[in-house]
Amino acid sequence: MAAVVAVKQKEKGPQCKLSTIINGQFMAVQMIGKGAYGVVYEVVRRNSPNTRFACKAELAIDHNNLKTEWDLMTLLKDNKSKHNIIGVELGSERNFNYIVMHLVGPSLSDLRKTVPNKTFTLFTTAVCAIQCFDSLVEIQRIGYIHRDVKPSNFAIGVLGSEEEKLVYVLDFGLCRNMFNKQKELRKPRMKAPFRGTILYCSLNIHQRMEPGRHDDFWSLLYMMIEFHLSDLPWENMSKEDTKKAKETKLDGLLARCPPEFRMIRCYLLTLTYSKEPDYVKLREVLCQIMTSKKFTPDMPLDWQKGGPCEAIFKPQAAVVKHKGTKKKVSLAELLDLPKPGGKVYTERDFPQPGEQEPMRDESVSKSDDTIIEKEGPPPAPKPVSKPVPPKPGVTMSLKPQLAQQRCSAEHKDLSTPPAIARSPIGQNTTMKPPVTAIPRPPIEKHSVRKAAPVAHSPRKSKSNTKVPPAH
Ligand SMILES: Nc1ncnc2c1ncn2[C@@H]1O[C@H](COP(=O)(O)OP(=O)(O)OP(=O)(O)O)[C@@H](O)[C@H]1O
Repeated sequence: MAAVVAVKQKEKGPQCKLSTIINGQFMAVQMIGKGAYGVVYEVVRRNSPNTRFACKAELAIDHNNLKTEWDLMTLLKDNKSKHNIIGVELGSERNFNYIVMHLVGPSLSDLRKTVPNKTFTLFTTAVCAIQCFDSLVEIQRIGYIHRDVKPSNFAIGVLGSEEEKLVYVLDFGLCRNMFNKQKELRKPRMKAPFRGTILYCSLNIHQRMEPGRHDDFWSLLYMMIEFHLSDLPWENMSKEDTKKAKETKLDGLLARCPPEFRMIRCYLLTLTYSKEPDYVKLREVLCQIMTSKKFTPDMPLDWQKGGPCEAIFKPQAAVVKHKGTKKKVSLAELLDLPKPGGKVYTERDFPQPGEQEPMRDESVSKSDDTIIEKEGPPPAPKPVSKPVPPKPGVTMSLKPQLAQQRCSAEHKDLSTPPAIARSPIGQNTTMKPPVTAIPRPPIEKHSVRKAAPVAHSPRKSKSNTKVPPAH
């Protein structure tokens, strides 16, 4: 096995020495990013080095979370999803599990932070919102909720390619199946462990209510506000302060947004865990942002040629050959806007906050633990090849020690009742299960899954603290 490339991570923190051949076939050429639990590399196939893919790798000591991701990617593909990244290979190598998948472009988070004032035009905001919504509906239609909806979990296709208009959804690490084997909606737990990213999670999640389909859309609404107005005011606040700010500042924020944003908020307030969202209605309101302003799908997005930020973004398609859609991507088809003359919603069509209290779901499950255990991490990892310590010079930069911490934290989570994960993190970190004993970076900007957060920090300081999947 040849050690090939050595790319060093520029920033301080977790060492990310990279020089690896994956399954004898793929060669890592550079690190794209680092999440709370894994690393994503750009890789090439050795026998056709001109075509690039992405490879997401996680330590195999933990349960094989990537298998869950893979299964969802496959399911979505079988269901003809338009916004799903195509998986190429799931495997295990040395001490890590990996997925090789089609390479996409920058995330919506990276894009927004790059444009002036860190805001998208309303046209780009609306186009992204509709596509993000559609991608979440695709996931919900196959029975799952995403639970970690945030701009860094959506990406466009490679810049300069046909897919630069297409939004992909990433990272199914926190997805949860909403239905049992009898295809019935699972009973909500009385108190659900915190899972998600503080900056974008709904108030229901702050209150430890069972995450439902509507919670994915609350996060989408926060994303839209951020796209339109720039950073959310609760960025970098503590979890408690974030909750308060979401309660007190939302009215003020929405007052500066188009009326459709407020209609979505009012509609979401009427939903509960067990109530299926009216997807058609929600989509119509989103599309109305476009139609009311006479936006048309032939307009350029902020990063496209002819768009307001054209000069900032370098097309990559010519230099990075990647596997992707061969055919033309039509924004008109993707958006499928309602024909003129259809229903026009006004704010009066929706009960105002306070006018209608959401119904509480009554039939909660009496036991938190039952569901957590059932849903807990899949059985012990079954790496294709037995994990062995990485050889010098052939290293994926995931630290076994960290993974052990994460592993023990997961077990702890399963054996103890859900507790509040007290972390010194800001809001951008995805929250995982309770992790009291595990050292964390002061401001973790990743999603949190079930396991303890690993001690590495993101490639760039992200404001999206994830909490590990509490399932
Ligand atoms: N197929 C892909 N092609 C190109 N870039 C990708 C691909 N998949 C993921 N990425 C990028 O890799 C980075 C890390 O992704 P990952 O989902 O592991 O972590 P994250 O979402 O950033 O953090 P967290 O784990 O906390 O949610 C992100 O910037 C994402 O845009």
